[in-house]
Amino acid sequence: MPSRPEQPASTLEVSDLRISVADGLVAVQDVSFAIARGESVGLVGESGSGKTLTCRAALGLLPATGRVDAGRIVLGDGADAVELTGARRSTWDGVRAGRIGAVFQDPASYLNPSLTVGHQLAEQLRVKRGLRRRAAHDRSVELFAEVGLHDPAGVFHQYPHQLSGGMLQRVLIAIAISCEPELLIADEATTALDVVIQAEILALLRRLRAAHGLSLLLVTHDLAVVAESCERILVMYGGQIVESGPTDEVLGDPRHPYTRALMGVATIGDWGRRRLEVIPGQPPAAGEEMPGCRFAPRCGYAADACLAGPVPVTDLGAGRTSRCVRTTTSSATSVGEAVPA
Ligand SMILES: Nc1ncnc2c1ncn2[C@@H]1O[C@H](COP(=O)(O)OP(=O)(O)OP(=O)(O)O)[C@@H](O)[C@H]1O
Repeated sequence: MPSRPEQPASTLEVSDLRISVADGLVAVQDVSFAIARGESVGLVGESGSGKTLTCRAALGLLPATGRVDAGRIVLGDGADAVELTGARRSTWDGVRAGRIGAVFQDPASYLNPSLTVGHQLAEQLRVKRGLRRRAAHDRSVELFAEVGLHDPAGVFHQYPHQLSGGMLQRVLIAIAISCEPELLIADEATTALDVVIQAEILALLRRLRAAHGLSLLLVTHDLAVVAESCERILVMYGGQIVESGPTDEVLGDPRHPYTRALMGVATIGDWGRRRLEVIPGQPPAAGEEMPGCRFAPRCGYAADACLAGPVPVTDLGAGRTSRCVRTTTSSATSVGEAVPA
């Protein structure tokens, strides 16, 4: 793929992605986004909106019944570009060994309970980076120190059950960055942790990103997490991206009613006072066909035009998009100003 000098080099480019699950139920459709080198992008949306499937497609780890039906996922740019859609197993092995790292919600389930955490990281370094035993041990201790584990040489000899959830997540992050990836995908990596540890892990991700020039795709249902950690936000609903743009601008002036609704149920920037509210109504299930906007049944602004047919993405300029018939490039018609009394 030729490089495009007028645009920043991209680490990941997803175009028109469609994913189906369980014998053909479309769960993700028409999803396009790019992550620039060194950029931090937050992917938010309610449970079931398709965040995890999108990430797993980029990792080649879809569930057994999941399939990429259409679209492209390209990792890297220029001479380093690799087409991941339809990639062979050897390509995936190479990508996961050295170009994409990932951390998930439940770190314990990704570790072998009968091996020390140090052994598991060192083994990774031996197999994937070709280090010899002593070098793998020393590099593991260095990585454990880098992710903020106290007494890293001692931690090396501990088993997963001896470590707290926050420590296990740090171990997983050490394993994920051990291959020196260009992209780190963190899928709900802080969701199960208490707010103090959650803030520490997010700070660690920000620090690692700066130190290693990593691109970060941070998946969460929590807008406050994105507000703290991400330059850009992708808002997903019912398997589609409904709004995207620089985080400050999207959260400061949301153009899609769903983004606005999400903001109404989150107290951004105040870790201690999150209200446990929900948006009334149910999101569409995977495979549910709807003629128009997928958010229309829950949207206070829905009109006939919203139900007439598929709603295209409107390019608002300055890196912003919205998938809403009300959206125009003028902020005077932004959702915030259009709220009915
Ligand atoms: N293996 C599967 N079999 C059937 N349906 C699935 C499967 N995996 C995901 N789905 C469906 O696809 C849709 C998107 O799921 P996905 O896990 O990507 O959502 P999500 O936004 O990551 O949700 P969460 O925040 O709960 O993780 C949901 O409707 C889900 O029920």
